[in-house]
Amino acid sequence: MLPPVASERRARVTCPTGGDPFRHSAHRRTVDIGPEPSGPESTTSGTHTGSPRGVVGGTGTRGSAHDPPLPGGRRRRGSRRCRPGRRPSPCGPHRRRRCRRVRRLAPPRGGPVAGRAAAQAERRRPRGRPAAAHRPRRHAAQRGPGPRRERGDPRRPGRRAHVGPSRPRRARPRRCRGCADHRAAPGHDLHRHRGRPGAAGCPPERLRVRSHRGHRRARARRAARHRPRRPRHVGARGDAHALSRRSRPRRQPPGHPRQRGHGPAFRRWRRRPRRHAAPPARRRPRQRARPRRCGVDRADRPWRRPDRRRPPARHLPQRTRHRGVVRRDGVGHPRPRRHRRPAPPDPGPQHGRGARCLRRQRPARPLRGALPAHGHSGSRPAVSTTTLPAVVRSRSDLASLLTERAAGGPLVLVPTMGALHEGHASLMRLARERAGADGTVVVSIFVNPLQFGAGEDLDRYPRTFEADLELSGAEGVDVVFAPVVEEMYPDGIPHPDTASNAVTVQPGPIADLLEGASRPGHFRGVLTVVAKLFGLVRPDVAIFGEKDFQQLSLIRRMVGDLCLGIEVVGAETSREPDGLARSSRNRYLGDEERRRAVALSRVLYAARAAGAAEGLAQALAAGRAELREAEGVDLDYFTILSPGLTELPEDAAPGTEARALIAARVGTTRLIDNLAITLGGAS
Ligand SMILES: Nc1ncnc2c1ncn2[C@@H]1O[C@H](COP(=O)(O)OP(=O)(O)OP(=O)(O)O)[C@@H](O)[C@H]1O
Ligand SMILES: CC(C)(CO)[C@@H](O)C(=O)[O-]
Ligand code: BAL
Repeated sequence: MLPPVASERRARVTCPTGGDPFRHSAHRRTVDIGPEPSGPESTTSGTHTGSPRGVVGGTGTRGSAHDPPLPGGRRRRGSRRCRPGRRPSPCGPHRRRRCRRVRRLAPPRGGPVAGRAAAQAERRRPRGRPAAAHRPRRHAAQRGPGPRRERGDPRRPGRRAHVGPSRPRRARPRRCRGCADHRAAPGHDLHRHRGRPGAAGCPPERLRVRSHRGHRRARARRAARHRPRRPRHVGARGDAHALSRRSRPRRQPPGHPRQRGHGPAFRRWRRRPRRHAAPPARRRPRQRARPRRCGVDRADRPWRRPDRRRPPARHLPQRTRHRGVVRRDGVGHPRPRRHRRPAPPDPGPQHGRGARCLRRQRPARPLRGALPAHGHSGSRPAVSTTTLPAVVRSRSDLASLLTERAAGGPLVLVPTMGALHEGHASLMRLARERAGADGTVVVSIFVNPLQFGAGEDLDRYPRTFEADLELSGAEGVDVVFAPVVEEMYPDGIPHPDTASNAVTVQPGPIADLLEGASRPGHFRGVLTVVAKLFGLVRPDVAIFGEKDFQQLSLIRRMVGDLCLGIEVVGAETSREPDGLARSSRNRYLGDEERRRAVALSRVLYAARAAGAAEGLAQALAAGRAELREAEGVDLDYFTILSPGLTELPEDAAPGTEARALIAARVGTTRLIDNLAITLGGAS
């Protein structure tokens, strides 16, 4: 009888034939060797060559290389298996496993199974088969499906309990023709394919989901089919369990729709249909929110997690990793093969070599809010094709895209805050012109929080990204760089009132005038973000509108004073037919406000006319007169300065260049405008 096991210990047992134990995995076995021997033969290396309790090496019925040869030079059965230097068996690991020469049965644990479980087990037990309590226990080290009762019975000392099977060796299971992978899939598949005829040990191609341990297991499964089914909650050793769907392995056997009572264990708690909660306003206390819809498990999709967290990025299809990035065909991040669309028809010559490689084509949707084309019924949008620019969301993607761009022509940047309109389109056209056929036009769309003061319209600033893309594409833009705030301010937005070590651009005193007087800190925000954009895009040319004249002046100053080596181009203000300067904020205006807003441009044009005829003083007077006529316009400033935004002498000479600037609130909308004046008068 085996002594009681106080603690278990695992050790590596060398092949008793003396072969190199690491040469062949079959020679390296981990077996339980029972309690730590206290005597001097105890080994800390875990290598047993003797025969301590429960471990016997090399003296089994199978013989070994050390056994004397049989008559006729024959060896005992099994001795060839561990011969050092022998080539690995072609049949794979299930054959090598037969080299296990050192075995020990687990000591019997406790008494017979008691109570209800025992009664159930007894009822389920097929006739003719000994009850579990009366069968010898299988040991973990005794892998393989063969019936173990012949292997040794501790209660029958006549049997050799500690050695390998004494039964005659069975005929080897028939090998699959074809490759070694054509074997029965383990675990979960067993339930699904129970009762289905299949080639012995060689299930159909679609069932090959994981490698497995070989034919012996397949044989065991076939045997298991004829056993009465065990309730799932009674976990019996040797019975197949559902594959875990939690962590590894993450590969899902294909085609396993969940059936009631057959789903993996972790989902059972969710069997009751979930009630969808009402909208938040009508939700009762403690009623849960409507569950977020998840995709279903499919072989080609990432697995849903039980807690509905987003699957890790490495399990997502590549296309969803960088959200929002429209990748170019070919270079950089090619679309995974199964998601590739057929190549669009060659758009023909566009705006040059660089443009063609950076842009994609797709049918255009009508612009948001755009009126239907003249004569169009409006029921069906006219189908047009617009070449969309590449959209880049991250600094790194921008860097790689621009590195790959066709060298040659200049790189021209148009910084914007989006909600693009015809004023921006005029800038893009100019940019395309400056870039030429070989150059690249980049439009940035970023609503920069740093240039908005407290209480300003940062949150309600119009955002119309889809329409912006269409417009950019129509104007021949190659790349739209539309970063998120974290991409531009990874350490947080460095507002003056927040503690931050970030370096920002401090504009000179001109930033305290006009717009700066009404919006303290505004130009620090503008110059900081423009400097960042310059650093990221590294343009040769940057185009800004004259509509934001003070901004244009300060950017010119920054580029000059900080030697940034970028050509800053000012584009003339684009206006509505009635003279109102186009602006993203015009969208805020109601009809009446829109009508009143024209007053700003009227003041400027009146000043220009008077200044050109009579000089500075008359220009100012004419403008003020016009303002008095205007209704519902809350003036912020109206002034005439030099183009450098310095004061002009009252008796400025005829021919002096000047700038009339105005800012006013119409309703809640703050609008700005300006106009160039060449002073005239008596000389
Ligand atoms: N009507 C216009 N004509 C020419 N350039 C313009 C016009 N409107 C804006 N721009 C220029 O486009 C660039 C981006 O401006 P932005 O995105 O702020 O648009 P916006 O119309 O000026 O918006 P906002 O209403 O905030 O002033 C700036 O250089 C700006 O001067
Ligand atoms: C230059 C700018 C893009 C910086 O955010 C913005 O001030 C604008 O659109 O004028
Ligand atoms: N185009 C001006 C940007 C602003 O008003 O913030």
